[in-house]
Order: sequence, then structure tokens, then C-alpha cells
Amino acid sequence: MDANVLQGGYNTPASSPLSQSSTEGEGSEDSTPTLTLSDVNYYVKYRTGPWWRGACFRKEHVKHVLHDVTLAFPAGQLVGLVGSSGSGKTSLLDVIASRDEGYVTGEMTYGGVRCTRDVMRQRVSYVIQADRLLPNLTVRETLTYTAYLKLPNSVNKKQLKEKVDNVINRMGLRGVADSRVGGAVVRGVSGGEKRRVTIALQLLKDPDILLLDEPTTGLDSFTARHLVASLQQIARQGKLVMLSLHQPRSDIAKMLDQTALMSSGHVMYCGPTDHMVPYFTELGYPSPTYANPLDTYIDVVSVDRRDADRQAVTSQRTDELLQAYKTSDLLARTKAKVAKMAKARSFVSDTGRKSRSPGWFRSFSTVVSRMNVNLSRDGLAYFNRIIALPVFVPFIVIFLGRMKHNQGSIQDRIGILYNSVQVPPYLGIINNVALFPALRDHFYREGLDGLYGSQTFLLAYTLHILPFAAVASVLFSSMLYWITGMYPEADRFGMHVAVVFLLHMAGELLTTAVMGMFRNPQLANTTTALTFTASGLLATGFLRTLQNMSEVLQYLSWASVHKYASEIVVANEFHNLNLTCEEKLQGIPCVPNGDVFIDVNYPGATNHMHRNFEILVSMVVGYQLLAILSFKAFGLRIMK
Ligand SMILES: Nc1ncnc2c1ncn2[C@@H]1O[C@H](COP(=O)(O)OP(=O)(O)OP(=O)(O)O)[C@@H](O)[C@H]1O
Repeated sequence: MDANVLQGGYNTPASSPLSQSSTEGEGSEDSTPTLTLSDVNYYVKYRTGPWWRGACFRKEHVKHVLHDVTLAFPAGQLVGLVGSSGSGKTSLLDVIASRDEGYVTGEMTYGGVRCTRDVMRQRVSYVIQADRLLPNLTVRETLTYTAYLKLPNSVNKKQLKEKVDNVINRMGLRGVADSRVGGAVVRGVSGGEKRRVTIALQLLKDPDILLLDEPTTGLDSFTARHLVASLQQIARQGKLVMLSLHQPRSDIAKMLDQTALMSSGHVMYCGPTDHMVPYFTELGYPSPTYANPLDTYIDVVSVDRRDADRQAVTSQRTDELLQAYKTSDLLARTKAKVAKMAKARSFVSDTGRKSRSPGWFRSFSTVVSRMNVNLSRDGLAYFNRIIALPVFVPFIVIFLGRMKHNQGSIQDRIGILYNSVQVPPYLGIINNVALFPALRDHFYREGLDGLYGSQTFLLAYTLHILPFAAVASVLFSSMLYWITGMYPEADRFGMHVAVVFLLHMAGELLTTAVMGMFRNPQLANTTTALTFTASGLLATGFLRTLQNMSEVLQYLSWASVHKYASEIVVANEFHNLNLTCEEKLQGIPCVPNGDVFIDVNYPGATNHMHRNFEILVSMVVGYQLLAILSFKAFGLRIMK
């Protein structure tokens, strides 16, 4: 496309401040809220070196990511951040959204108010690159649940529904409002529609500033253009919309009111998009005919690091262009505008918009209800959660059959009890690895949006899985207990169910805690499975009696859920159990009843029933607390 045609075709909104000036877009009315950044610098710390040195012993570096960024963007505009990979687009959005993870200097204001984290949380919505949506909810349900999490209790059901309908219409989602979102396995709405849903979620809060990181990535050109056209409409309704773009197509570029061109953390040009070609042409870099000017100038300001010669040439060119921008009228006018805003600013905290959010109970019940609905729509996953644990019983029963009361049945009982304490935590791990990571990723997005904290999320998850764990444990114990002929007493059966349930929960909750530390679910799976395997070997006493182990291992066993669970199930099964002594046991001492077995192998287990049960319950509660702590310590950090 001809550069001049393109230039002429760039969009300048009638209502935007751009239309009031010739080219520089400085005709902003004082009353138009403006986002200003004044000499903003951003530094991050990172470490290099082999992972085994640990976080503290690897070499620490400080990277200067953004350099002296000075910008002024009035509300009502669509602003594009463009630049090659690593030029600092996402970092700039992070800083504006107060989601930076380093050290920021300089000043940022919006509408004359200094941008503290609280102010920005209220005013800014940030659409990150990935669409993290629950696959089994419809578009409308997705938005409705989020509205319950975002809007204050004072917004009633009718108003909430209106709000949801409104964003559905604004984002052109009416046609798919009642379709499932879908995911990797379940087919659902298209990629472009998913992006729209993600943006619609952010519009529920009615933000003043909407930031989008690479919203067009992965979309075909038609869908991308329509998406940006929707964003342009949102901007025209008085919002400041800023989006980073990797490879801005010329028709998308035409829709941008202003463009900030970045290279290595420096702003190389910031001003009206249609002024870019004349600006660079004056500096000796005209845009070739038929070329997309944005592509051309991204190349012109980028450093080519493929070899030393090219790097030297392109670095010199970039330095010259940076100096030219620093001394340009364009930047001088932006600085004047920023200074004017600074004079007018109030420095007061943002009194106009108080932070209003739903109460804890509403957030908690919404998250639980959403998890339940999401799982209930996936028949296989729902069924699997209930049936995976009981499915083990036929294997155990086929192998061990119905138990007798002879001496050989002692070994059979040990086998059954070993399975009773080893299988439930493993199934807890398997269930968790299958279903938790998607919920966790979803939480990470909503957590970053400040909708609710890790405590609410993890308690909601526990409440969500509790009924499944209870039903699965009752089914497992009912089948195993009565088919194999364990001690026929209702109380003892109840105790067996309780132990299976607690161990099943222990598996789930410890995996949850580890999931807070490792992003990779497989790593969490391996870590927890190994932990429970070691715990089962060490502390059950079924494979080797505790008394025969070294003192160190005996002490270690006190930290294992298996120690307490095993003592309970052994006392439960062997106490008052009569055993027969067959004549063929020549020379081998006979164990006449279960209490002798307990006295020899688990001394005191019958008397420790209450103590063991209380410790087991406390440890499971401890795993829940550990999960909360691990998410608080690592949670939102490990997703970045
Ligand atoms: N937390 C961090 N630790 C280390 N380096 C960082 C961190 N954040 C940003 N950087 C570095 O700062 C530079 C700018 O990164 P940024 O992600 O903002 O670039 P970008 O223009 O958005 O790139 P892309 O288009 O590829 O997403 C990169 O070199 C990046 O490695």
C-alpha cells in the first residue's frame, strides 16, 4: 500500500483531542482525563547460573528495562505500542497497570491524580495475552460469574444481568452468548470469540483505561481487524485503550490514533500514527511505496544482533534516531503537556472512586458454585472423580479374596490395610493433577485482577472436592470392607471410611500445596507421589516394622500421615479379632488373636485411637494451611 495513501487513511476521531490539532494531537481539552508518564524508568532483578545453586547463590543482575519514558495519552483514544520482540511493550503495560515486578522511578498520573497502585487497580483493566477461561461454562455464565466477583453487593441481580448483556452486545458476542467457551479438548467458541470474552470480562468493571497485551496474536487478519474495530469503539466511548502489537497490519495501524514505537526500552517515536511517516521521512527514512510504515519503522529502530557488523550499524542508527526524538518538537510538546498536567494535579488520593468489591462470602460462594457447574458439565471428569478410587477395589478383591481367620489371614489383612492407606492418597494426587491446574491458571488471572485471594480460592476448591472425596471414600470402603470380610462392626467400618477419606484429602491437599510451588503439574505430581511412596514405605509398618528401623527413621515416621492412619486401621481390624491356630504350623508360634499382633507390631495402637485420629485430622488441616501458605509465597509469581 502506498505510504501516503495509508497516511491519509489513518484514523482521527472527531471527538478525540487529535481532531482539534493539526497533527501532534496536543489539542487535548484540559477536562479530558489524560494518562501521563514522566521520565519513567523500570528496573528488574534477575539471576543467572545453574539452578542447583538456589535462588540465593546465583548471580544477581539488574536490567534497565524502560528508559525515561514520557508519554501523554488522553481518554477517548486508541493507542498502539509497537516494537520488535523485547522492546519493552509488555513491561510498559505492566508498569501502567501497576503489575511490575521490579523498581519503578518517575511519575505517572491519570486525570490529575497520582497513580498509586490502588488508583490503578480501580481505573485500569488489563487483558493479558492468554485466554484463561473455564471451558465448560457458556459465554454468558462466564461473564455472569465474573460480574458477581467484580461488582459490589449493592448491584442487584437485575442490574448485574443488564451489565452482562451490555458487554455481550458491546463485544459482539450475542450470537454465541449461550455457547460453551470450550478448551483444548471440548470444542467451543472460536479463538477470536474467546479473545472477545476475555476483553468483555475486563469491561465489566467499566475501567477508564483498558490495556491489552498482544490482543491480536493468533487471530486471522479478518478477526484481528474486527477485534481492533471493537476496541476503537470502546475508546470512542471515552476510554483510553492501549494495546501492544507485535506485527501491526496496515489496516489495523490505520485505526490507531497514536502510536508509541519502542526499541530496547526506549520510546523512539510517540505521537499521532499519521504523523509517523512525515516524521521519519524528515529524518531520512521514508517508507517505501506499498510497504506498511509500522513494519518499516519497527525495522528501522531495531538493533540487528545477528552479527557484530550489523549490530554496530543498526545500533548507531538507533542511537541517532533516539537523540533525534529526544530533541524533537514532538517530545517537547508531550513534556509540556505532562508538565501542565502536573501543575493541575491534585496529589490527593482518588476520592472519586472508592474501591468497592463484593463481600468475602459472595466471592467464596461464587467461586465454589462456578467450579461445581464447570465440573458437572464434563460428565467423564465428574464420574471419574467419584469412581476412580472405588475402581481399585475389584483389583484388590480379586487378588486377596475373602479373608479367613487362620494364621495366613494375618498377611491378607496386612495387604488389605496397606492398600487401604496407600491407594486413597494416590487417587487424590491423580484427581488433583487432572482437574486442579486449569482452575489454578484461571485463579492466577483473576487473582492478578484482584478479584479474590488465594485463601478464598483454595478454601473454595476444598469445599468443591469435599463431597466427591466423601462419596468416593464411602464407596471404596463399603466395597472393600464388606466383600473382603473385615471386622464386622458398624463403628469400625465408619472409622475405616474416615481414614480413607482423610488420606484421600491428604493426597489432594498436599498436591495442591506443591502446585503452588511448581508451575509444571507433572513436577507437582512426581513430588507428591514420591513423598507419599516414601511415607508409605517408612511409616506404615506393613513392609518393615517400625521397631526394626533406625532411630532416625523412627523419628521421621512421626511426620507421616501413614503412621497414624496405619495404627488406626490396624487397631480397628485386629483388636478383639480371634484367630485360629492350625496344626500344620509346626514350629511357628501361633498368634491366637489380633491383640497379640498389635502388641508385637504396633504397641499401644488400640489405646492411641483418639490421639492418632486427632493428629491425622490436624495434619490434613495442616496441608490445607500449607497450600494457602505456598500460594501466598509463590502463587502469582510462578505464573509470570
Ligand atoms: N522480570 C524480568 N526479568 C528479566 N528480564 C525482564 C523482566 N521483565 C522484562 N524483562 C526484559 O525486558 C525486556 C523487555 O521485555 P518485554 O516483555 O516488555 O518486551 P516485549 O516488547 O513485550 O516483547 P514481546 O513482544 O516478545 O512480548 C526483555 O529483554 C525482557 O527479557
